[in-house]
Amino acid sequence: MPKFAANLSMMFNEVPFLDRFQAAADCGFTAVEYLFPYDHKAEVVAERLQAAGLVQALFNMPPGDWAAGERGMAALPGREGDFASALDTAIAYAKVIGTPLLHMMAGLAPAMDPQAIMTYRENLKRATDRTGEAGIGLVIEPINGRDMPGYFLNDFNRAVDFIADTNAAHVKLQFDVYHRQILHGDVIMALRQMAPVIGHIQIASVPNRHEPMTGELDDRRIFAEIDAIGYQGYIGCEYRPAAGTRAGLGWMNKL
Ligand SMILES: O=C(O)[C@@H](O)C(=O)CO
Ligand SMILES: [Mg+2]
Repeated sequence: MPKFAANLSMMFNEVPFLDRFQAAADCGFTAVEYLFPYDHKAEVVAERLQAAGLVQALFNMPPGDWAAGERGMAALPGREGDFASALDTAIAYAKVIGTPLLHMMAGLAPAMDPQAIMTYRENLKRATDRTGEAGIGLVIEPINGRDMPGYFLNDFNRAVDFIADTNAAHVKLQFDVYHRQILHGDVIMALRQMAPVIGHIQIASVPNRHEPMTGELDDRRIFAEIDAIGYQGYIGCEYRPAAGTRAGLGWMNKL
């Protein structure tokens, strides 16, 4: 039976961010993930996490100027200094909050541009070294171009190649089933083949990114496969509730 983490960036938006921890716990979640904690002091986020008795599963490194459209900086030539500062911030937060995994977003850059590729490799190396020293896992996530047009890391096999190049056991794939289905399909086979490098899994229905078991995929079958490949981590519920977070949680009780 999979273990689920509530994604507090998409779920429980009925209440302010800091109140979403208790809301998730009240609904039976034992773990949470979210995009960014950086609008709040790390100590305050840690306090809410602990008060709700929750485990932190993952959050992302600072992405640059999100409001201005930035979606990470790892593949952005000329932004190496900003990337390094973001990495420092993420590790400082990770230590206080206690996350086992940080997600490094690539940013918007042409996927085959040699400069972007070189920058991404160098920043991935830097992040690999720094997270390794800190004892934190690092994940990278291919994202589909419909949700994030122009995102550099838009191919699962390519992500696996980048991970292999790091030669570091703590660098892994964030396998978002929603993105996988939109980018390539063949979800079950990819789970099997990529199992050794999967560090985190997320789920949502396709194509509307709502509750699992409401889209085109057989999510029950996918959860069975996730168990079968021996995945022990959390599955992040990274979906937009169709009609209220609490009202939409029935899918979990059907498992
Ligand atoms: O799938 C997603 O969108 C997220 O996991 C993420 O980290 C970037 O938005
Ligand atoms: Mg995701």
